[in-house]
Amino acid sequence: MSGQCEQCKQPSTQKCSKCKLVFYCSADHQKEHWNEHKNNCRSYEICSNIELGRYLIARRNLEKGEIIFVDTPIVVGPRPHKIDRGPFPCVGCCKLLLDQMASCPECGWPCCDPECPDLKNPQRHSLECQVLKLRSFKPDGSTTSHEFFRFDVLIILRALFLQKTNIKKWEALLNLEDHLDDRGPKSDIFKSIQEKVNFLLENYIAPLKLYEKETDQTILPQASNDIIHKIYGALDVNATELIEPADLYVLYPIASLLEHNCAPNTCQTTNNLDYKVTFRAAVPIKKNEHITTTYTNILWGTQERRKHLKETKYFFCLCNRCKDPTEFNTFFSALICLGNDDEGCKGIQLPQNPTQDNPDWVCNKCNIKLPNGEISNFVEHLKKEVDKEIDKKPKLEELEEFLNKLEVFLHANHYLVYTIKHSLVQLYKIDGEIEISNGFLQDKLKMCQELIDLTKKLDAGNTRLALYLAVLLNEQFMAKFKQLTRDFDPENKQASEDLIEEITKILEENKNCLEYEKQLETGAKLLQVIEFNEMKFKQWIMENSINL
Ligand SMILES: C[S@@+](CC[C@H](N)C(=O)[O-])C[C@H]1O[C@@H](n2cnc3c(N)ncnc32)[C@H](O)[C@@H]1O
Repeated sequence: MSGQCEQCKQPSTQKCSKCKLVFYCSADHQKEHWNEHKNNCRSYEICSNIELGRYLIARRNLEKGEIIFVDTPIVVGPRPHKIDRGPFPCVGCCKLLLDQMASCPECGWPCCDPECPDLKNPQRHSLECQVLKLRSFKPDGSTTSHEFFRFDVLIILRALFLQKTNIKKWEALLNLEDHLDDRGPKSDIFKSIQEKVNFLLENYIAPLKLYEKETDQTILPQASNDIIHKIYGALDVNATELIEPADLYVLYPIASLLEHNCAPNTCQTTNNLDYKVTFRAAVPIKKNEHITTTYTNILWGTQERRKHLKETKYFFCLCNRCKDPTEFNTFFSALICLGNDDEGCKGIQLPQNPTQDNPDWVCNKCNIKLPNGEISNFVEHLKKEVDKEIDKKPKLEELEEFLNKLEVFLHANHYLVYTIKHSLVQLYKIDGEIEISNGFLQDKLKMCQELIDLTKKLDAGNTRLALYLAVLLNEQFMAKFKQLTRDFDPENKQASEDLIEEITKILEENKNCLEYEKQLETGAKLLQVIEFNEMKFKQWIMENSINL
């Protein structure tokens, strides 16, 4: 491929290595042209239309794994709807205070250490600290500390301070979608947000206004009821929720423009120190294709995902997965038809048109129709039963019995069944004291394969289910390794060649699967287990003098 150098217009074959869209004849001409090119040096374009608002598309073909952009937070803080019980986070670095708790020397709020560097960091605690100090009311015996230390105020104060510290970020924040029209006084969310706004206004903004008057200065020009509602709206619609290293909301300028899809084509990794986020193509993305992320849980069925998106992000999803009653042939929401007589029909019941409000559910065998409300209530009831069962930490036989009951009503791939099977497959232990039967081993292998296939269909780009898949691949590895050691004949090593190759591939696939997840604690721990298993496998290979 060749083109014209952007600087001198001479023929050239070298491209800008970052955006890969423009040509330069030399490094010098690239440098000279940088000032002009820098604002356009990206592989995505921001577009907008009436249905989606703003969204991103690819300006060229993107390869799987390619970085699309790295985004720097506008604001970071504790999740405003989360902390009303349990351990406090540190007011500086936000890490959970599980073992020891100190107090910020200035405002007295909980922190990990009076020397925590984030206490003095203006993007974290140091500015809000001056406002927290102004609150006249101090906790007494009748006030629980969670009522006093309302961590939900922090991210709002941090956002408000942007108008003084970083006007570009403040403008970016005000420019975000806030859905205030949907969050007005008649909406479900309004009451709880208004309570938070009132609390902030009475306890922190009012003393600040008094202080501003006394000292004849303006610290926060904009801090009204309306602006705080706007900030809550922008956070709820756009913020990324992190659970590691703490429960945080992080708001990003570019990532906030990504459109939702229930089968997204990007994955993201976040740096735990500065919270910069990197978005990569999870699958090859063609030029002009929409670049998408997901705002909901892809392990939920269509009705649940769409309800969640409508209630929290104010739109009805019309992605390909939502439009397909079978959800990419997974039957992830399908029920088993009980029919009208004692025999039961055992057909498959699916929503006729899943993106319609309250679709009818139709059986593919007897054509019986059931209203959506009836199905939703029933599935909701089963979900509660599943949650209860999982909380009980059941034994293998108990969980098997529960699964059998569940499968009378739900398709073998239903998302509630998936949850149970994912736990069950890990309970099928093969290294216990009692030697397992071949039948048991085959059952485990079958369940592993079914769950792996299902997981890959739901998340082809491994964007959200990497940990789920890695657990399954590890279980599959253990079962296949057991099969290998059991069937191995030292006199006929060749007979085991295929299985050895298969196991080697599973190990490789599993390590690749955790490529990005290993940066987080859970992923890192799982990788350690996989590497330990790999070591045992290689040891066995050596002991049996097998050439790989
Ligand atoms: C995080 S923002 C995305 C950027 C937003 N479109 C904008 O212009 O600022 C989320 C909002 O974008 C819209 N949106 C995102 N994905 C959508 C989709 N798949 N279908 C319809 N609307 C969508 C909804 O209004 C949603 O609340």
